[in-house]
Amino acid sequence: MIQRNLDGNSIIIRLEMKTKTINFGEVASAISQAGGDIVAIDVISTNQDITVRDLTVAAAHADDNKKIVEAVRNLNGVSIINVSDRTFLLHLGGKIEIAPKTPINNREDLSRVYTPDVARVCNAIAEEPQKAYSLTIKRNTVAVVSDGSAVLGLGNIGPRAAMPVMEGKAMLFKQLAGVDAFPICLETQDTEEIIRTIKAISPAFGGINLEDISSPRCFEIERRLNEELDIPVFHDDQHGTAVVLYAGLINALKLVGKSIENTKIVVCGIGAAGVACSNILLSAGARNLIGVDREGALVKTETYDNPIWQDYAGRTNPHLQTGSLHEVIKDADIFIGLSRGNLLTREHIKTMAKDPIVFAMANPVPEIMPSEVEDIVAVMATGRSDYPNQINNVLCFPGMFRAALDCRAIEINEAMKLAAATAIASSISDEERTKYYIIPSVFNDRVVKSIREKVVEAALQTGVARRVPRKSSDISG
Ligand SMILES: NC(=O)C1=CN([C@@H]2O[C@H](COP(=O)(O)OP(=O)(O)OC[C@H]3O[C@@H](n4cnc5c(N)ncnc54)[C@H](O)[C@@H]3O)[C@@H](O)[C@H]2O)C=CC1
Ligand SMILES: CC(=O)C(=O)O
Ligand SMILES: [Mg+2]
Repeated sequence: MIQRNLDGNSIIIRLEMKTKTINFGEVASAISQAGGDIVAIDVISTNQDITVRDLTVAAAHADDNKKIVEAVRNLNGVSIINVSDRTFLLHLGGKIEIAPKTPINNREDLSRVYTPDVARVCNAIAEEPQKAYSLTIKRNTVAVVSDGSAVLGLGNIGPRAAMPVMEGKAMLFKQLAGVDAFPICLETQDTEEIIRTIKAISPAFGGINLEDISSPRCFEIERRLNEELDIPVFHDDQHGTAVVLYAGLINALKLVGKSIENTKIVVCGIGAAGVACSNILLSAGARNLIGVDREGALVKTETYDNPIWQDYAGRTNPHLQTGSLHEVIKDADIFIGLSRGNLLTREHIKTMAKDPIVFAMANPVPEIMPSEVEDIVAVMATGRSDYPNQINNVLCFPGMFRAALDCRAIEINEAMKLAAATAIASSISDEERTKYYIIPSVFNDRVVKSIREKVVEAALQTGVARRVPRKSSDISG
């Protein structure tokens, strides 16, 4: 099943047609032959000889856009005035803004929000620093911090190029959970400098969401910040992904009637997400889990420069399997991809055990596209929003931080992560569960509420909450 990605791969072509030379049917057929679907037509102006139209055209793949434009350009009697990419249009000037909660209409307002009256509020916080939670944005604000070193699966593209992703995360925090999130991309990839900088900016924030920081530095950065700050620090690519992956797997295993203890699991890409996903599966009972990175399966008989891999190899791969991904995937019940796109073919999936579960989660291009294998897998999931079963940390981080902020948790611990996974998995009922529906949609409004409720409960039970929040229906912070 190929899906048209109306948001990701659509363009608007403004064209001028000489109506005596060409008719619209010819234009439509050229677009269709080049791989495009016309999803909207707007007539901009028209007279007896010439008509100007905006055609919104969706393609299955972004690469087709060029072909479509060329096909239209080659038509006799058509000239292209402009081509706009809807995704770029949406990013013009950035995707978020800061807006005041109250207007400043007169001098009295001015002296309250600003000097001189604001000084009384400042002094109150100076006397009692915890008042920052009630008198500033701290209680509802999270910093989304990246150094641009592992942005999606695009690699080390730097802090400026990372900003669109962080702005997107900030939008999702606000829309889904009412959390104010601020994107911060740092011009440094030095572990100590990142730690120092985040600590220095932390007074304004109620939590820190680390994003797209490559491994192994991300482990040390998160560990140290958790030790040294009294607000929750959560590396989304590790724990957000692990929570959602586990939720999806709970439901996928129910569908195929297998138990996690008795399955062979291959995790490809032992970086930030791969390590955390493996950890959550091991704590859920997985016994035969094999990690694979660029040089093949990680095995404890080898010596690795990366201490994280050494530790990982010591805890996994009990049958000491060696070899490439293509070798170890044989007979696997579950494949979990957190590496990069296009590493597998249909032939590799055919070597897996009966009813294979394939979670190809590299972004933006998965390890294998669903369209290549959906007829031979029991369950297929990707990190993308244009296919069914989107396993993406966006299902976790809004609700997780909503909960952590509301109960003023000092950290986000394992119990809170497991609670979030269970909340996500159980938002799909037994009757609703199918191979195309193992994980709820981001737009399912029960998800954030349910995560919030279960995670607050877990935080209170494990003693990391500093406050009992109001009811779950109140997500105002
Ligand atoms: N769906 C989701 O929610 C999420 C998806 N991801 C995706 O997972 C991937 C990894 O992300 P991170 O763990 O943050 O990055 P990372 O840089 O920490 O880890 C990537 C790992 O993949 C390995 N790798 C690269 N090419 C490989 C190959 N050909 N064979 C085997 N291993 C290979 C690297 O050596 C590295 O260990 C990215 O594509 C990212 O977009 C990450 C987080 C969330
Ligand atoms: C989804 C996400 O956080 C990533 O691909 O990095
Ligand atoms: Mg990420």
